[in-house]
Amino acid sequence: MMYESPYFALANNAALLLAMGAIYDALVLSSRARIPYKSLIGGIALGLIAIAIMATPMMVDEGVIIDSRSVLLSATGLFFGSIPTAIAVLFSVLFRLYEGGQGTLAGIVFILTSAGLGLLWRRLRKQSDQPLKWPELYLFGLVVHFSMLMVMGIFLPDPIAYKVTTTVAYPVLLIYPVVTVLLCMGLGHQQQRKKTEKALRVSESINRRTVDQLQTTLQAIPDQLFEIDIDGHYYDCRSMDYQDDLSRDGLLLSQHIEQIMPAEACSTLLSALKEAEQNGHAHGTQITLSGKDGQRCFELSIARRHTLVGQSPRFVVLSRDISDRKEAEQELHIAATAFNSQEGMIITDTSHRILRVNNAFTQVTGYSAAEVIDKKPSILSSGRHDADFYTNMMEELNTHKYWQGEIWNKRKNGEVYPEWLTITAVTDDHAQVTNYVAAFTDITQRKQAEADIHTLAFYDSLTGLPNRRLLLDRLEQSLLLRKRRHQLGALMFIDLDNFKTLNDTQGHDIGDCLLIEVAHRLRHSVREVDTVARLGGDEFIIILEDLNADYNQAALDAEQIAEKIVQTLNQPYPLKNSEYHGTASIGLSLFDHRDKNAKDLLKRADVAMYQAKESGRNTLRFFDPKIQQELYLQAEMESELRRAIADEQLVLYYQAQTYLGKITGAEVLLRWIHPEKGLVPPGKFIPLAEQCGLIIPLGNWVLETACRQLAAWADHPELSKVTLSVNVSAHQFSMIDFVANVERVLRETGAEGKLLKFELTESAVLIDVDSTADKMMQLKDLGINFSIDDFGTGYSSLFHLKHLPVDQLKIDRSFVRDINEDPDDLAIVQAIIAMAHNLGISVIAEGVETEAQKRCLEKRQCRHFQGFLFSQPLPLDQFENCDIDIFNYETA
Ligand SMILES: Nc1nc2c(ncn2[C@@H]2O[C@@H]3COP(=O)(O)O[C@H]4[C@@H](O)[C@H](n5cnc6c(=O)[nH]c(N)nc65)O[C@@H]4COP(=O)(O)O[C@H]3[C@H]2O)c(=O)[nH]1
Repeated sequence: MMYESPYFALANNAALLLAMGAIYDALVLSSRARIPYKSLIGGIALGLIAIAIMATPMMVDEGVIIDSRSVLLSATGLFFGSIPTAIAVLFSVLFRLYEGGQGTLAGIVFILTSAGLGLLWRRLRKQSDQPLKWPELYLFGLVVHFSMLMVMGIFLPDPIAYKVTTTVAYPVLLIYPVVTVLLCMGLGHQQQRKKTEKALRVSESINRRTVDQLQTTLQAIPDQLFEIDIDGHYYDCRSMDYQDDLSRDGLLLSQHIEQIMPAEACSTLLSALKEAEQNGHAHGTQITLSGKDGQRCFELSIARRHTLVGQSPRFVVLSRDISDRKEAEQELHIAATAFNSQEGMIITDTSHRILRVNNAFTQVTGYSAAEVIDKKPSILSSGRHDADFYTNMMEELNTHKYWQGEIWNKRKNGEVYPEWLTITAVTDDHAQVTNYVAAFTDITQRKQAEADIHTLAFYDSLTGLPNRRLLLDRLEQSLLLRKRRHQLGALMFIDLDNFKTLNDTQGHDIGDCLLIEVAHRLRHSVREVDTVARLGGDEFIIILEDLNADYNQAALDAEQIAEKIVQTLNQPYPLKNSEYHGTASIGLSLFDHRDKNAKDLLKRADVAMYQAKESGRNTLRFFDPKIQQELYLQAEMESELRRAIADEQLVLYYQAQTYLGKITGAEVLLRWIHPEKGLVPPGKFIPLAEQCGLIIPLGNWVLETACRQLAAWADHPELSKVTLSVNVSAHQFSMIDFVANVERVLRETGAEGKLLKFELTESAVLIDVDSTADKMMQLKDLGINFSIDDFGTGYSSLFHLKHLPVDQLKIDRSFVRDINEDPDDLAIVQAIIAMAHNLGISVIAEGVETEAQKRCLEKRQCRHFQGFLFSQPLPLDQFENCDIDIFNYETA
């Protein structure tokens, strides 16, 4: 088409382009629907538009056409990218070739240049996020169309190029950059709108996904979810479990927490809400509620919600039931506490590799956890147990899943120690062993204590020899052994002579040194198989094992050994710078398979030892059965006598003492009425009581009974004047508290001291004359009189008697008995009577049985008598009723 005005022609073509652009926008760009192969379709559409505008060009010359394809293709390059542009370029080039003419080449180059500049511009501003504004677009339009004019100038023949330049240069430069701005603004606007829509769609999709995700997340959370305001009113709630009925039915809505929870939980929740109000959130608050399954504990996580102005603050409260967790924590805590107990602990896997140890393990073994983790417990092996021990342990573990026992292990420092070990296999739900837990206690101290106790219980602490207990045990063993082997054994009872004296004079330390040395010598005097024991004090026992089967030979062998021991013990003892010479008495008793009782055997050796002592010490004696029988009876009597005091089997007999044929007093004589043996005379039990110390309680009993009797007679018309003579043994008199005791008895019974007479033997008063005199003086102050009993049989010295407050001498009945036949006895009696008169004290003869004896004595000025001639010792009632008159001093 030929236009007279190029402005009009170009504007016309540009208008077509803009119209086509608007249509394109409506059809393609503005389509919300997702168009597949959009670039392809867009490129074809643009190519068609290019053809449309190229079909209505401005014809400048034959085959030379100007149209707005440059605007379209440059905008296509700028906005749509390479694929649509390439398609549009292809369409344009093909159409231009179809149109043909001398401007074809220029037209094609011009097409390519426009599209290329569009693509180049697009590429250059790719980094920029600034939107395309009209000045830039205008500049773009100018660049494109200057290029177009240059292409024309270059590729058209000169005259035509000149014609084109002069004809269309100004219109092109005036119109097409503006059209470029308009088209690009339109496309840019549309593209921007499309971008916005796309972004919106993306945003909507994200929102939808987010909401979906949130809902899924919420559904996955097993916790209760509440919306509560700051005052504690519920606004929303969702619960998977706790109080779900309430939540599900919406019953919580608009309720207050106080209607649902206990006061304490409410207060905790409200405090947490306040914290969340200040900080935006609050975590970790715990409350306890009573649920269907009892007490449950909940942990709250609170977040403040965005609220409208004027609306009270609201919070989303996530309440998690942590009861099980707490319980598990508690169990873990218990397990952890148990793990860190005083016992050493090792946890291993099934291949016995150590996984964990506790502090006690480190304390006991010296190994730190790092040193043993991944190692095997065999690191502790002491080497004291053989392979069988560990095999048995593993077998038991496999069978019973448990092993317990004592084991010797080795510490890091190499010290071997005993431990009490318990290994337990841990199994899973399928009864498969998953771990082994070993707990152990170091029992070194316990073992030591056991050993100490054993030593204390069975060994003498001073000498280290077996004590009585172990001795008896060994003796029992030896007796059992005799049954199998028919050899004899011998028991040796060794008692050191005069040990007490050494102990008392030199002190216990020296005594102990001697005992230790004796133990040492004894130990080295016999074989290993023989037992040397210490019974206590200075008594030692030796068991000689496996002597000859022949009794005589065995006795000979035992005697030889005993003699050797006597010699050994006779050797001097160097004790603390001085030399001590000691001897020992040894009792020997053989035993064989017929002997059964160890204690009896011991008794026999003891008896033999006493025989050795009796024989003058420093010697040995074999056991004599007769002596043992005596000792046995003695021991039996001793225990019976002890019972006699408690069982009130003792009574006093009264034997009259006379003067001029009348009773002045009586001697009280002790009798034991034995339940089986009947009346036992004092001669049978007094010496025994003296020996075993029973004489003290016996003497006290006699004194108290006599005093009570005196007090009972106090108001009697005749008996109130009778004196009572009480025998006081030397042992009793020597007691420190004797005087105080007499004083107490007089006070308690109310008896008069002047009616009491103590008969002391000569030996009793002469033990310690000064002390005796002192005691007698004190007793005299209480009114008590003294008679020296059995006078003449001892070694009384006149000198001593002169210094003692003695009131009477009693002539022993052995002198009275033969006074008429034996001139020596008569001479002694005469001397005693003379001595008494000389000292100014009275004299009494005991054992007067005949008138002849009485007359003989009377003739020698002795007028006080005691004896069967006057009266036998009588029980109380008989004495009280005897027909002898009481001597009345007042009328005498
Ligand atoms: N053949 C003969 N004997 C006569 C005659 N007159 C008295 N007798 C006995 O001579 C003993 C006198 O007692 P004694 O010399 O103190 O000798 C007492 C005394 O030493 C002791 N005794 C008795 N009672 C006690 C007591 O209560 N305490 C203490 N310590 N010793 C007592 O027992 C010894 C023996 O006492 P008894 O057996 O009661 O023997 C008594 C008595 O029964 C007589 O005419 N002819």
